[in-house]
Amino acid sequence: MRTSWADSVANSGPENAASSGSGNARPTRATYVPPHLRNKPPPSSDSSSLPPAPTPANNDRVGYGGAPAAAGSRWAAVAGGGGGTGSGSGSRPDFGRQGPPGSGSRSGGGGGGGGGWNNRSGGWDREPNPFGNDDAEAGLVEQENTGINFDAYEDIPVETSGSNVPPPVNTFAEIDLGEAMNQNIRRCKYVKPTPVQRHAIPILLAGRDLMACAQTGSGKTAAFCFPIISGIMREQYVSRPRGGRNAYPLALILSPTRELSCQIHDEARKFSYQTGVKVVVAYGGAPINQQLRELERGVDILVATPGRLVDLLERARVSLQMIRYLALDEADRMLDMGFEPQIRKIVEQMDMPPCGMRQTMLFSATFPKEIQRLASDFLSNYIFLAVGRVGSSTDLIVQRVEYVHESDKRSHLMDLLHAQRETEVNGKHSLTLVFVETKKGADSLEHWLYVNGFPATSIHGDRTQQERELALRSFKSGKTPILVATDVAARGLDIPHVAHVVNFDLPNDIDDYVHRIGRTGRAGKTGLATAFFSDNNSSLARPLADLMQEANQEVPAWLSRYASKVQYSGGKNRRSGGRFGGRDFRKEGSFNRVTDYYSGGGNNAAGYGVPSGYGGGYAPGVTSAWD
Ligand SMILES: Nc1ncnc2c1ncn2[C@@H]1O[C@H](COP(=O)(O)OP(=O)(O)OP(=O)(O)O)[C@@H](O)[C@H]1O
Repeated sequence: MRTSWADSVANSGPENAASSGSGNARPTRATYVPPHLRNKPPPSSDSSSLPPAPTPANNDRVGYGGAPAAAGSRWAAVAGGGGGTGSGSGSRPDFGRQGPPGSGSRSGGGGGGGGGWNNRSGGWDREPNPFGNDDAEAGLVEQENTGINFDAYEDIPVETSGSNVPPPVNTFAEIDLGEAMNQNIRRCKYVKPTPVQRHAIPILLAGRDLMACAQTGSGKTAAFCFPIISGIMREQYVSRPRGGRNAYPLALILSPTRELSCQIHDEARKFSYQTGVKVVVAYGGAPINQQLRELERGVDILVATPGRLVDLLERARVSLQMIRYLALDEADRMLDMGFEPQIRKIVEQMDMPPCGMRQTMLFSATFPKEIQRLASDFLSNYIFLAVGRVGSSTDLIVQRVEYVHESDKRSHLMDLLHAQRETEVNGKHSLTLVFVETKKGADSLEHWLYVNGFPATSIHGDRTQQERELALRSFKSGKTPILVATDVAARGLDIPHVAHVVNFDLPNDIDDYVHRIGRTGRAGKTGLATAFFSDNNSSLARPLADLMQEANQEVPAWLSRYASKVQYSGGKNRRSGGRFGGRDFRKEGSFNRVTDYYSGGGNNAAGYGVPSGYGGGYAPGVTSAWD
């Protein structure tokens, strides 16, 4: 069972979804559309109202020039073209590569088949159904409603800065993404856009560059995927260079881990199902030949980890010269010391169009100021968007911190796991993710849990990719409901039913803590995060206490005392936001925020109820851990 934000929306049946501009009726099945005509408006439509392809400076086109109705009908025809084939996924051959274990929905990535690499779509009629189920195709699957409180997100404060910020939308209907995508949104059971989607999608559809900072689990993936897919669909048939073995993607999505790249690929394939937009993933640790074959079959959106992409670029098997959209997920991680050289190489030293000539979007839940500064090299006249993780939404993750001596951590963990077992209903295991600092530590804790009768597995960078995927699959399925992990699993992974995140070893960086605990409490669900604090973590005391306080969590008195004793020594725990994961570094000194409360739909200068702004109220001369 997978739940989503949509679950919480009262009466979230198809009739509500119909408000997204499509009506209840399924699109009529249209005839086969040859590749060269795909994504072109049907001859009958008025091409003069076709929106232009996104251009960086074109920001007056929110909701596609305010002509959603016309555009909607235009794209319905395109959607219909694909609609004729979707329900047959079960019997359709899978033309894709043999996916690695557990990549069920990925293994059909080559479904487009044929048509060469300059062909955008390559045969919708053979595209495997990424929803993996024919009922989903018909929109008939009843999703379990777990009573998620979607409305808890209504009053999340939002800060935007930059010039001419396009206004947010409240519904998917206001942003015409085309009928094929609307149908996929319904298949995903997304009824309303999440806060970050409400703001980011119109900004991106207007062709603007964006640096977006929004809480973990709040739907950032769709926020950048929807505009990219829609943009590619809306462009006239783009002719790409012919000959050679190079693939010429139009969009590049980079992410820091293999698992996250696979996840984004899976999501993007759902969002682009039957749109004719082809998504391919390339990541290290998996045979490159399969990925090369995939690329040869054609690619519009390439999702990749930086290392493997550099390899492909150096082999001259991928050219970035046609890139129109560049997205960095977990952008702060992508631009920190570990990845920055590779990212600079990819973005600045190969053949990618320079900033201003492409649309660049950076997303993360955290955005330290120094990383923002670096990131601004890649952006042109960008908008900064911060979606707060305050009030009710942060309450979704209950944070606990316990003082535990290093030598007592294991028995403490065992107590927690025993207690958790007792609360489980009908023998159903909820999932527990245990973060440790080192790979060795992960191996040894997994082994110890195993010999003590706890079904555990582990994931870390020394494991082969096959082992990593196996571990993740075993965890997701509940076969081993305890996953011991290093930070390789800290970012981006969207695993349903993670009820508890245990920071067995706390990270050194408070931002890493934010991402780790964000593996629970996602998409409107509640979660629990327990941290074992020891003397080794003294530098984290203050940022942790501040973070918990901001999130309305109970801060233990001992932690406050600890925090007040420890002189903050700078280092990594500087963050650019207090209540937000980030604040626009361009606004230093002049805090001129615009706050939007969704319920009102407009701007509201009431502020956040934060007495001292983002700095956390430190005494003069004391370096703030947050800014
Ligand atoms: N509009 C929506 N309605 C319902 N569910 C949604 C919506 N948008 C996204 N979701 C679901 O919310 C979950 C979290 O989304 P996603 O993984 O994109 O979060 P994220 O913001 O990228 O998190 P992280 O910062 O951890 O990477 C996913 O399961 C996704 O399917």
